[in-house]
Order: sequence, then C-alpha cells, then structure tokens
Amino acid sequence: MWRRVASVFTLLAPSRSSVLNKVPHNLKFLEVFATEVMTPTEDGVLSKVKTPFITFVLGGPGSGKGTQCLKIVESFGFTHLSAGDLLRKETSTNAKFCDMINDTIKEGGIVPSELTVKLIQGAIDSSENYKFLIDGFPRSEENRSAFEKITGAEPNIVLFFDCPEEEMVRRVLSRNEGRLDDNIDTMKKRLKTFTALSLPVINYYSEKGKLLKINAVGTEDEVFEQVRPVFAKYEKEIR
Ligand SMILES: Nc1ncnc2c1ncn2[C@@H]1O[C@H](COP(=O)(O)OP(=O)(O)OP(=O)(O)O)[C@@H](O)[C@H]1O
Ligand SMILES: O=c1ccn([C@@H]2O[C@H](COP(=O)(O)O)[C@@H](O)[C@H]2O)c(=O)[nH]1
Ligand SMILES: [Mg+2]
Repeated sequence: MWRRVASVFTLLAPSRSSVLNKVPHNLKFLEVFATEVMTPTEDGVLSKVKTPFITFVLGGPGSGKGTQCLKIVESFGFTHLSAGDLLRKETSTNAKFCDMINDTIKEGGIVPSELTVKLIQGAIDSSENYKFLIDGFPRSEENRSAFEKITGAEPNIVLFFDCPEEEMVRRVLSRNEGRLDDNIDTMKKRLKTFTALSLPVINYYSEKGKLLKINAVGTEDEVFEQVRPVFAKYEKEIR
C-alpha cells in the first residue's frame, strides 16, 4: 500500500504528529534514490510509505540553476523551491524580516539558516508533491547542518552546475529581472561567498558520493541534455 508522507520533516522530529514519527529513529531514511520505507501503522502493521525525493541544486550565482530547474519540472514533474525566491517573497509578506533579507541579498551574504530552513520546510509541507528541487540551498556548511538538524532529512542527490566565473558574471549582468543583486558590486561579493562558504558544501556531498557535476557551459538545451539522464535513470524508482 502506498501512503503519501505528510511531512518529510517529522521523521526525526518526534514532537510533531505525523506518520513519519512512527518510523524507527535508527532507520537510514533518505537513502540515495530510495523513495519508500516500511513503517508500522498505529495498529502495528508494516506498510510502505512514500518518502520525498530531495534534490539540492547548487552552483555559483548565474550558473543556470533556476533555468535548468524549470526544465526538470517540465520533464519530470518535480516541485521547484528556490531558496532565493522564497526569501524574496518573504520580503513582501513579512515586514519583520524585510530589511534584513534585502540587506543580506545586496551584500551577497547568507540569511540566517533558521529562517531559510523554515521557509523550505513550510513549502515542502504544504505541497502535494513528493519530488523536490531545492535550488540555491544549502549555501554554507552551517546551512547544511541546520537543515539536517531541523528537518532530520538529507538530499537524495545533489546537482552542481559548474560554470566559470566570467560566464556567471556575463549571465547575471544580462539577466533582466530587476533583482537587487544583479549588479557588478554585489556579484563580486556573491562570488566570494560562493568560493568561501558554498564550495565546501559541494565538496562535502562529493565526498559522500551524492554529487552529480554538470558542465554549465553551453546552450540551455545542451546543459539539459546532461541533466536529463540523471532523472530519467531514476524516474521509475521515484514515481
Ligand atoms: N546555458 C545558458 N547559456 C546562456 N545563458 C543562460 C544559460 N542558462 C541560463 N542562462 C541565463 O543566465 C541568467 C542566469 O540564469 P539563472 O537565473 O538560471 O541562474 P541561477 O543559477 O539561478 O542564478 P542565481 O543564483 O543568481 O539565482 C538568466 O538570464 C538565464 O536566462
Ligand atoms: O539559502 C539561501 C538562498 C539565498 N540567499 C540569499 O539570496 C540571494 C539570492 O539567491 P539566489 O539563489 O541567487 O536566488 C543570495 O545571494 C543570498 O544573499 C540566502 O541567504 N540563503
Ligand atoms: Mg536562481
């Protein structure tokens, strides 16, 4: 029997009420590509629970993460959660954090993990889908450990869009979406943040064997031809 998981994040957070709370705590839940676990129901019977499939989508500013995520959504039915978009949306709905988020974005910094994880967690919990692309997060080791600690979850796979700096600068400066951070001063800061804080996260997942490195140079379609087989290979298993 398939049952949709009510919340990925309740698995290792026993205070919240969910079917996931019933999963034994020592169970390695988000094994790479695993999307089902056996879990006891209230009457003690084991049944299959469909678990979320989480892909972290990483890469420098302007490497093409958002563009490729849209293509993955179209072809493979994932839900795209851009951490940056969630934060930008928060600036218009939450006056308390508006200035802090905008200032951090302008300075190419990183918003405190608790807020970003809360926004991602909320978006996953309110979705009916079970396949997620988390774009532009985690951006630091601190982000990564906060996500694991707060949610108890880990990504199944991590995509890394590898792009030379000159190309990222070119793309960001010709993007025409009115973003606060699409200017050369902020871009220089973002690149520094990426090298100092985000690359260690990419190395971490590489060492864990979860990283899939994509050459981000080429047309959007050429890049997607490298991405497609990743999801095509596991499509049946994550359905
Ligand atoms: N393969 C590509 N070749 C040329 N331009 C591209 C390519 N992919 C994306 N772009 C363009 O580059 C710009 C940045 O792309 P995108 O917004 O997808 O990057 P991103 O990694 O999400 O950036 P950010 O981290 O700033 O959100 C956009 O204007 C997009 O249209
Ligand atoms: O997890 C996150 C994601 C983003 N930010 C801040 O937002 C900007 C823009 O993010 P994009 O992913 O490029 O849309 C980023 O430079 C950070 O300042 C963040 O703090 N944490
Ligand atoms: Mg983006």
